[in-house]
Amino acid sequence: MESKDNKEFQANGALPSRASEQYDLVILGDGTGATLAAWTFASQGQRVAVVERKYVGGSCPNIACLPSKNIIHSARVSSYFRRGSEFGAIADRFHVDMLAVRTRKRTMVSGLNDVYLDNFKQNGAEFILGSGRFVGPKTLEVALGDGSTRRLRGTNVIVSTGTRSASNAIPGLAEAQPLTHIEALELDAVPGHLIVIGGGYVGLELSQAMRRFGSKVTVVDRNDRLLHSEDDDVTSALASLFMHEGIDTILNARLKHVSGKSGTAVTIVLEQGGIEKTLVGTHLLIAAGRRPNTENIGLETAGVELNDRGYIKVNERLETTAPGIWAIGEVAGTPQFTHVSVDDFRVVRDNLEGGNHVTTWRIIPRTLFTDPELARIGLTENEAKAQNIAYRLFKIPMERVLRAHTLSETRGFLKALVGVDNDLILGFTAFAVDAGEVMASVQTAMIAGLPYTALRDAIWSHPTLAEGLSPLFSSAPTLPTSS
Ligand SMILES: Cc1cc2nc3c(=O)[nH]c(=O)nc-3n(C[C@H](O)[C@H](O)[C@H](O)COP(=O)(O)OP(=O)(O)OC[C@H]3O[C@@H](n4cnc5c(N)ncnc54)[C@H](O)[C@@H]3O)c2cc1C
Ligand SMILES: NC(=O)c1ccc[n+]([C@@H]2O[C@H](COP(=O)([O-])OP(=O)(O)OC[C@H]3O[C@@H](n4cnc5c(N)ncnc54)[C@H](O)[C@@H]3O)[C@@H](O)[C@H]2O)c1
Repeated sequence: MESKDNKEFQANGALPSRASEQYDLVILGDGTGATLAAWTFASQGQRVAVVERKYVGGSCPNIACLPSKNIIHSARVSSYFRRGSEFGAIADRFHVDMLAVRTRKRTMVSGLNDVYLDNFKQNGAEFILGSGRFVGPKTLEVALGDGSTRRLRGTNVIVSTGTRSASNAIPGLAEAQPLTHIEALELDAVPGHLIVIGGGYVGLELSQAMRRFGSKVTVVDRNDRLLHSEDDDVTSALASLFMHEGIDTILNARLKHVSGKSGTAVTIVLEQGGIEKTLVGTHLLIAAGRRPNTENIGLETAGVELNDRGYIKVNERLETTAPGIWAIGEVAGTPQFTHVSVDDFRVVRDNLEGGNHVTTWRIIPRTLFTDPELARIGLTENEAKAQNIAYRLFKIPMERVLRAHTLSETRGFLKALVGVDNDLILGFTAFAVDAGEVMASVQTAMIAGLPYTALRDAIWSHPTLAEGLSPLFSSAPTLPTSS
């Protein structure tokens, strides 16, 4: 259904100045939670428009989670090929074809795009491909590809413009045209030597994948450990994994300058422990964190304030400082995971429907898709100690899990923090093959408020990885002291 204003626009080619098309809900940026909001409210008969400059469905299905996990899976297959003789499957002339790797990924992405566009059509939400910015309270101007503009006003507006790869102010870095995850997921050849700046989620997942395709890889991080905020046993396990895979890591590094161009030859000069080092590679990937997409979109014109980190200031109901304007996902400072953007949608949906849903006290699981994976939910030991929370620690090596033996992947461990005054599970971490799937069982128990003994005494299907929860919770707990 089109408004009178919209018809006017189509007939004249341009809107009369200040005329706005009126919607119940206008969304700027098609992030995951925002997409769900569009489909949900449109399917209820509301007039909804989504303004998105490039990616139907936002980053996750196009340039982030799903394409990266697709490529990571191809890398896992490569790793199995390399280990073929161990499994009795000999591939004499094995080689990696990055064009085929990329084609598989692109096919998945374009298939998902079709599904998303079809959902827009089915639900009646309007998907507008263009760049949006606020020109007044609850009013956006959209620059369309053909050079024309539209002006949209929403009774409610949701901002979900996400974040982008942060670029550090290191001399020569911009000129070196480093890859971000976007270009790294589009490579058509295996890099000779990939230097990765940043040992966080993006850096670790892509480093291992590229190494498994056959690239030499060096990860450089400014901290003293990879994924530095995790517990010591986790960071040690990651360090061993990377060493075993043949990935070099340079920690405590201070980047001084970069020269050359990623894709041909690139040189990095860094300082480590007072000693200057030079690193030469063929490609450079920057994976040094994220920056919010809050600049140049007229937020100030709409009365939407930012916090001191440049993210949109929201309350626990995800309301911004401007009445009727909400924010969802990473741009709102939400933990940077798709499933949390999804939960932001639930919060805003319920509040728009008159409820009072807040973001506080969410238990957020996370999975790092290295192989083995790192999955965790609830408290880490570091967090429990910092908060002076006493706990019983249950921990077993993956050698205790029979399924791991059948897979020839016994690296890692399972560990759980359980209260001392009750049997509730406070936190769970698995560094294990397919750890994310095992975590889901523990998460369910935590949501249900089940005692750990329920997992200990469950009859698990044999041999599954979840079966490992029985030996985990049957092991003798230790009582680490809080610091
Ligand atoms: C490489 C990588 C891998 C990841 N893997 C995982 C994973 O496995 N699991 C997980 O849970 N999370 C993962 N994440 C994080 C996850 O991608 C995000 O948390 C998730 O996509 C949620 O983002 P969002 O909803 O905040 O917004 P996004 O999905 O980033 O959407 C924001 C959208 O706004 C658009 N936009 C911005 N400005 C404008 C404008 N002015 N006009 C119009 N449109 C605009 C952008 O084009 C973009 O499409 C990964 C991230 C990266 C970088
Ligand atoms: N599997 C997943 O769920 C998944 C995968 C990828 C990304 N993500 C999300 O996206 C977020 C962003 O990922 P990311 O890896 O870009 O950021 P990150 O914050 O996870 O890691 C960035 C790393 O770069 C390092 N760094 C920053 N500047 C540096 C410098 N100048 N020199 C050396 N090292 C430097 C930091 O110390 C840090 O270790 C993650 O935190 C996560 O929430 C999730």
